[in-house]
Amino acid sequence: MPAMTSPTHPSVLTVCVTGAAGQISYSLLPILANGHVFGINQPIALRLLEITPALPALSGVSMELIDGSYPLLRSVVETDDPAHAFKGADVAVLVGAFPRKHGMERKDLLAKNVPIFQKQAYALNQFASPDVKVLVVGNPANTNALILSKFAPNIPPTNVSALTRLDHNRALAQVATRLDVPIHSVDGVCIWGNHSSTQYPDVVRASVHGHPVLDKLGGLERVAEDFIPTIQKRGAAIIKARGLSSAMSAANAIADHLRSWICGDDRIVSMAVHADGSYGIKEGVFFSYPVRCLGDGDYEIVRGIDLDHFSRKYIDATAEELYAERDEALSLLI
Ligand SMILES: NC(=O)c1ccc[n+]([C@@H]2O[C@H](COP(=O)([O-])OP(=O)(O)OC[C@H]3O[C@@H](n4cnc5c(N)ncnc54)[C@H](O)[C@@H]3O)[C@@H](O)[C@H]2O)c1
Ligand SMILES: O=C(O)C[C@H](O)C(=O)O
Repeated sequence: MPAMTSPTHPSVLTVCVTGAAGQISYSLLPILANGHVFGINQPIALRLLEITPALPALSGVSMELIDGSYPLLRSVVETDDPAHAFKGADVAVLVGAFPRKHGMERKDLLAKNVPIFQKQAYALNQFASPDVKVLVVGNPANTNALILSKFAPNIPPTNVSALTRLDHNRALAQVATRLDVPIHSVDGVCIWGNHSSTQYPDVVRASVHGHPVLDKLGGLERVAEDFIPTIQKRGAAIIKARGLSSAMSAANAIADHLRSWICGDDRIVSMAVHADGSYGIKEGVFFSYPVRCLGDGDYEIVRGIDLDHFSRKYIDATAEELYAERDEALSLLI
């Protein structure tokens, strides 16, 4: 990855976004172009991938990017060819996939979306920068990341992650709202497991200005009845209300995830990453953990959390769902 900290002449960072004419990308691309993710000294080159029928719409998005007159935006490539899109990519944001509709679970998208990630894996493996960082957003994001990683053996699994920062942000916002405190005062929240309705938004160690707040949230029983299902079902609630899945908040979460991952973060955040056996999760699935982002794309899973019985039950349930999704996804590809 090019050095991103030099204040003088950092090299251009090549960022590929798939599904670039879709609704998430429409909110995401300006945030990438204006320097709010990779820094206000970091020039970027955007490579935008779409399916062929969406190329006319993509050319409109590209015109708008040019008209935005972003000083850091050095070039925009539009293409329907993954090999061209991923050429030299330092960062790849894989948004392009079908969204779920009202009444569906995200795993109902496996049959449609998994083949997209298998195909893109081959192209990334061959054409991206050897140190490319890949963020999978398209659902079911954890299992798509697993497929991507499996079929892109040149990319270290630790360079692939899936988005659960949206759930993390939702959890922060719900704690802040319930306790009527500013978001930035809330800490110690994290998301375990799958970006699905089995995810475990953990507030056992939540704090406000360093003071534990589990009791103020009503204790474990109340959290189980109200807080946890609110976060687990938030995506579905937005689809029901909007008729479309979340886009503005998803784009914001992608920006947060990339900024933390690539540039580093003092706070503990949530990312779905390649499980290495931590907390008893079987190696290979992409599992959301509390992570520390160390800068330049390095992260570590937070170790040593003493999980109580309440948390363990949720974590085991979401892990079981991921093992089943993995098996289903792999069977679809045989
Ligand atoms: N992980 C998360 O937190 C999270 C949050 C929100 C949405 N999502 C998921 O992100 C995905 C995109 O959502 P959206 O609202 O932007 O959908 P959208 O339908 O508005 O846009 C998706 C775009 O992807 C394109 N696309 C489809 N197949 C492609 C391919 N093979 N290569 C390149 N582009 C392709 C489509 O043409 C479309 O323009 C969905 O799967 C959605 O469920 C994930
Ligand atoms: O819920 C969805 O299908 C979209 C997205 O994953 C979300 O959490 O909003």
